[in-house]
Amino acid sequence: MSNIIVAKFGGSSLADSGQFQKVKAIIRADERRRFVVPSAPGKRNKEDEKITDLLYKCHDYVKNNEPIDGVFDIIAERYMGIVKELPINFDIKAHLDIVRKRISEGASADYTASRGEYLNGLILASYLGFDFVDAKDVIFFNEDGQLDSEKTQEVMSAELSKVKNAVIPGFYGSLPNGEIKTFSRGGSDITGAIVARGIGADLYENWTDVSGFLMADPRIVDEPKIIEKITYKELRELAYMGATVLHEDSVFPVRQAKIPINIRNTNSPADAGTLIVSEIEKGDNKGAITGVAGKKNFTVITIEKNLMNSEIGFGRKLLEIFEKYNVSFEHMPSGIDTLCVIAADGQLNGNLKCILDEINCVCKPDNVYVQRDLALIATVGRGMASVRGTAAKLCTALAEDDINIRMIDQGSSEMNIIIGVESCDFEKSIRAIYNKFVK
Ligand SMILES: Nc1ncnc2c1ncn2[C@@H]1O[C@H](COP(=O)(O)OP(=O)(O)O)[C@@H](O)[C@H]1O
Ligand SMILES: N[C@@H](CC(=O)OP(=O)(O)O)C(=O)O
Repeated sequence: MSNIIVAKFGGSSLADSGQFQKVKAIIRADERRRFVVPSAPGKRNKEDEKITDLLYKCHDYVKNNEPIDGVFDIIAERYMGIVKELPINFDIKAHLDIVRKRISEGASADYTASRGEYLNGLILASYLGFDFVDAKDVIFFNEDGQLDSEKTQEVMSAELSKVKNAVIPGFYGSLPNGEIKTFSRGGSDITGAIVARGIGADLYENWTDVSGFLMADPRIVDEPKIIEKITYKELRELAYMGATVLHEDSVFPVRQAKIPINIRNTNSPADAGTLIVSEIEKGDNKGAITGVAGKKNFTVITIEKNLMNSEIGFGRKLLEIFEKYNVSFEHMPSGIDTLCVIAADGQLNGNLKCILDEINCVCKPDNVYVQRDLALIATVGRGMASVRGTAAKLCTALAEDDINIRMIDQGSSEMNIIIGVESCDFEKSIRAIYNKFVK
């Protein structure tokens, strides 16, 4: 046992000086919390803007040859306000000036966005009296932008073992040429997991603004129940399908090392939160679901062709077209003479017309239809496996609320049933499933 806890604090936990004080009290309460990963300041209220969003805005302004001063002043005031209200003597203005200059001179989007975490990390390190370890020196990507896990593990482990306590800003690392590269949005969760693995922590705490992983999105279902324990596998399914409390990729580094993740609430630190582990002993949860999550904005491309089933290589030819346009597809339900490809609108990236033209030219189908505005919903639970009637219960829940199911897909693990519904039925469907299985 290393007796080390890595604590990641999300943007909501570090949105203002009052939140910084809560974070310090949490760190002080347990001396095993030696490594801290902060996000950039998040929203202080519903109408507020995240610093990361403001930084991306600055980058867009520079691209359009517009001055950034108006937006950057808001960013600078947020940081200066935090420093002013904390008992520290830290010259954040000097750092802000450097960042403002580099962004104005056309720094990359990744550099620009990463400064949210960088500046917050500097302030937090000063406030906690911890060393500051720049993520660019311990997290590495290779040339094609993938995380270089081996190098990261080697350097992170060596560097962190030299210090007693440290703050490592979340969300970014560096490319082989030294340039800054960020993870995708919400990626500070991944940094926390990488740091936990790097130092061989006993526990990765992920502090946010809810008292754990909830069985459904609290913005859709009123006061959903908290999941006390969940497996990495279930969590990944739910996180991937829109339960944004934890980035879906943050599971990999800790799962390998069997480091549990504990989701906790900075605003209610006495709550136990949710524990994410590799396996949970079989209990009496047969038929129960662990959670439900979903995402909107998918497109279905349906291809019809007589005798498609006997045309060897049809699927390959079709998928090569998606590969050519760099589209990662989500699902591919099929019938005898039909095949549907479901992809997120963001993946299609304005290439839909070219993809359709190529399908017509290469696959020579009888018909191709496009349906937009599909939402996908995942109902996940290790308790669902081998329990008869689960899919029927799910379909009944939706039928009772007059919701049409456009697609249904069950993974072979029987741990996850995905349904597709019209986007306008999205929230209603989540509530119907939650009410049927949980209430
Ligand atoms: N299943 C879920 N459980 C908990 N929170 C969820 C879930 N689905 C969506 N959320 C939302 O995720 C938010 C926390 O994630 P995020 O805003 O990224 O926090 P942070 O700023 O701490 O990283 C919650 O406030 C909640 O609105
Ligand atoms: N600040 C980044 C990274 C991040 O993880 O933030 P948060 O922990 O507040 O979700 C973002 O907004 O994407």
